[in-house]
Amino acid sequence: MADTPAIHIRDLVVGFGEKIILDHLDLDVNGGEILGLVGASGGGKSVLMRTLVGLLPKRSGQIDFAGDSDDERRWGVLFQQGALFSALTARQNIQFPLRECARLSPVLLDEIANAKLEMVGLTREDGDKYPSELSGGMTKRVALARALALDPSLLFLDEPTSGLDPIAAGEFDALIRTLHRTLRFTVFMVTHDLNSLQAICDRVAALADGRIAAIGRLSSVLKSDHPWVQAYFHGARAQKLGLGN
Ligand SMILES: Nc1ncnc2c1ncn2[C@@H]1O[C@H](COP(=O)(O)OP(=O)(O)OP(=O)(O)O)[C@@H](O)[C@H]1O
Repeated sequence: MADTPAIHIRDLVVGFGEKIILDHLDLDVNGGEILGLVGASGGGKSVLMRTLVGLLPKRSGQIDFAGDSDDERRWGVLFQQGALFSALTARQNIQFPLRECARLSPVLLDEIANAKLEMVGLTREDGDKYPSELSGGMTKRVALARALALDPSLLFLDEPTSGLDPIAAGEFDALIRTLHRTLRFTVFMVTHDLNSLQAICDRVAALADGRIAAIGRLSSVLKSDHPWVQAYFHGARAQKLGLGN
């Protein structure tokens, strides 16, 4: 499984007006791995993720997913800030993709949502709460439960630990790792969190100048001589984590 690309991207160009954001980008995401994507703020990480999930058009290039047809693809997406529907309870948010994609009885919908709540470390009672009643960490967990609603084979995470304190961020990383080990999905994760890169990513890809400047295990990316990669991984914050020595 590990050698099958879950996502195969070649020569991808995405831009807005005159501005080119992704400039002939190549990337393979291996089946079953957790790939962490880092890059400068405004460098195009979210644009890449939104293009992969079909929310932005590409100018040119090729994006192929493992699996034979659109019907066989099961994706989950966790957007930055969770992006829950504020008028729906946590449980209704989790049920939303199920209602869109399958005709299930109300009893079964509740059972599935309760199982997903438990999976992400929340209770049935939490399912009755509205997003305004949830802490930042709980919001991320509900958003993750919603992303898991359709039992995805591919999970897209956009800065899953942003806005969380270090303890909550560490717990969320551990949750993703545990779910990944158990459910064996592929993860494409945009992150600024150096701890997450160290703790849960199998490989790291660095986006710079609209392309993947370095990719591989964190230890090999650290050795890249690309100027942005050097600055990112050998800066003061990285040094504090013992990276880039
Ligand atoms: N819909 C859009 N229309 C026009 N420009 C856009 C659009 N979406 C993103 N951009 C531009 O594309 C560039 C890349 O944005 P993107 O959100 O992908 O950056 P990022 O790497 O995710 O940054 P950050 O780490 O700060 O979240 C930015 O210059 C942004 O202004």
